[in-house]
Amino acid sequence: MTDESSSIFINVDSESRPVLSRSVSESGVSRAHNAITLQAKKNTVLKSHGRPPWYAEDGLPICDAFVVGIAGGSASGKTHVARQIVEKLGSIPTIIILSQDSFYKKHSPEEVKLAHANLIDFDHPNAIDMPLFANCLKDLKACKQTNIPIYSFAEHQRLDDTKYLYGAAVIITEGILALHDPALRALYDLKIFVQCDSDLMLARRLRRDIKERGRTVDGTLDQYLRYVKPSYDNFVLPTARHADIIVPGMDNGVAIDLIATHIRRKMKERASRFRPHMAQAGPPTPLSVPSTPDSHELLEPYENLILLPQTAQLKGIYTILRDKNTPREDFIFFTDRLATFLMEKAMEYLPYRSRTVTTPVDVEYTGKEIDAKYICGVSILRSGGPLERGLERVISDVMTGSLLIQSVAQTGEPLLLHLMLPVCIRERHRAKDTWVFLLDAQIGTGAAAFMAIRILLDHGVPEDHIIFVTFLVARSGGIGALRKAFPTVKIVCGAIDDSLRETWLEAIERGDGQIEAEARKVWVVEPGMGHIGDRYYL
Ligand SMILES: Nc1ncnc2c1ncn2[C@@H]1O[C@H](COP(=O)(O)OP(=O)(O)O)[C@@H](O)[C@H]1O
Ligand SMILES: Nc1ccn([C@@H]2O[C@H](COP(=O)(O)O)[C@@H](O)[C@H]2O)c(=O)n1
Repeated sequence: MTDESSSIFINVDSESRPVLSRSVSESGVSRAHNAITLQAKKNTVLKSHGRPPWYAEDGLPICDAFVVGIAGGSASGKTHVARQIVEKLGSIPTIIILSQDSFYKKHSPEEVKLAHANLIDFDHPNAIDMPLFANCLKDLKACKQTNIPIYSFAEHQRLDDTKYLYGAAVIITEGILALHDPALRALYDLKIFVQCDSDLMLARRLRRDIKERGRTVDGTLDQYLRYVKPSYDNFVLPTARHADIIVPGMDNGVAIDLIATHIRRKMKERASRFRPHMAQAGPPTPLSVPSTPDSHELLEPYENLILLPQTAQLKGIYTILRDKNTPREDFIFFTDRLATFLMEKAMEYLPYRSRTVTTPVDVEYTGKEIDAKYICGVSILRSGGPLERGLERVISDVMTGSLLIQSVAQTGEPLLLHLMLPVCIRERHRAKDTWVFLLDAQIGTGAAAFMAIRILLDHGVPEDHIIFVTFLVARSGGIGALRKAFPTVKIVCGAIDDSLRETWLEAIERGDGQIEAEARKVWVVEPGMGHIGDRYYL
């Protein structure tokens, strides 16, 4: 069972939608490309450039998200300023706009009736669930996931559904009272107040409330005079003194340029250089691979690296897979067989408890059953796909998700381009009881594995509940750094190869002469199996 509802990774606001372009290959297996396009409100198209590492080589996060708080009167132009900043920051990855409107309190049916009669003050600080607002923002800032409420202006009510957010490098919060609560203010790196002429705000609000929020002229004016204006004077305007910058409510292009430049500079200061850090971490301790078929487990010095028994049967499969002349049907057949072997082995590392059953001859038998509340698979696209199919063969109806992580052509830095996680990981209270099979074809530099493990930890999956399953590990690659950073993650593999070599991959040209993929540096495992995803999916 594939759970696709978590496909929102990059959010500009509640109506934005990341699009991961896919095409289906001959084998019917979908192929993900690395272009993510954001379609935001009003047909603005925003490009995401993926998220670079937000952690160091010890596996711990090194920087929080950069948080901007924008306050100002209703219809002063807060959302406009937030969106303009997003557009100006085009090359900054993963920007989330979080609106205070999402945090209006849940109402009783009585209160909803009063709201429809314009008898509820939605402009008073008590109307907002400030502690929930601050908690969600705190989690997002700390690179953790959060689930925010969804509010309906038409129904004057918080809806039952929530919206999952994760992975922000920059968070922009906006709301009339965004600078009111001290707990919120403490989370901002930059505080902005949008100052706008009252007549202009009223005119804009009238137009918007009638057009977008289903209100009447009389109702809007009544609400404005009774609640909006007094609250603006008493609670909103006084918060301008907390702002670092006052931005005009119109003709504010220059102010927005200055703000975008400031944020870009701050992001540069925070940028981690993950690969150079990994390189400086020193060579990993070489892995000793036992030669006898029986001594396959608990490899020294990394007791959580589990190698399949090196039997002649297994070596036979690897020989077929390593042969560049193996026809594709055979490659798929033997990859599937190997994936099943690996998944069966990986299943041994789930917790088990005793279970007594009665056999058909009425005798009691005490055996075992899996003792895990939730189990799921997360594959790193697209080479993890064959292992995902293996997982589905050993656990029927298993929840699965995926991550798209690619390297920057020039620097080789990994970039998180897309994330689609099962619900048992997205909800923190379930994540702590979830066991995850993390699936990728090989561990070379370890950069993708590193990022994937960090993402699971950010969501609250315990480190020792992660079982990484892979066909190949490069002895001299990132396995040493992975071992140091995440010592309790289990890694189940079928072969350990000798070396990792840096090489250039040629650009891929489409039939019409357009470049589909630029030339880039890659690391190749040797002897290896080549690019397993390409050979499997074509
Ligand atoms: N600088 C601006 N120039 C022109 N129109 C603007 C500007 N800022 C906001 N508006 C318009 O005013 C209306 C309200 O703006 P919005 O950003 O939604 O306000 P808020 O989020 O503060 O309630 C929108 O129709 C928007 O297009
Ligand atoms: N059910 C509700 C809740 C809030 N409002 C009004 O929304 C305004 C805040 O939104 P902005 O986008 O203008 O910042 C606030 O002034 C409330 O009066 C509402 O009308 N109905």
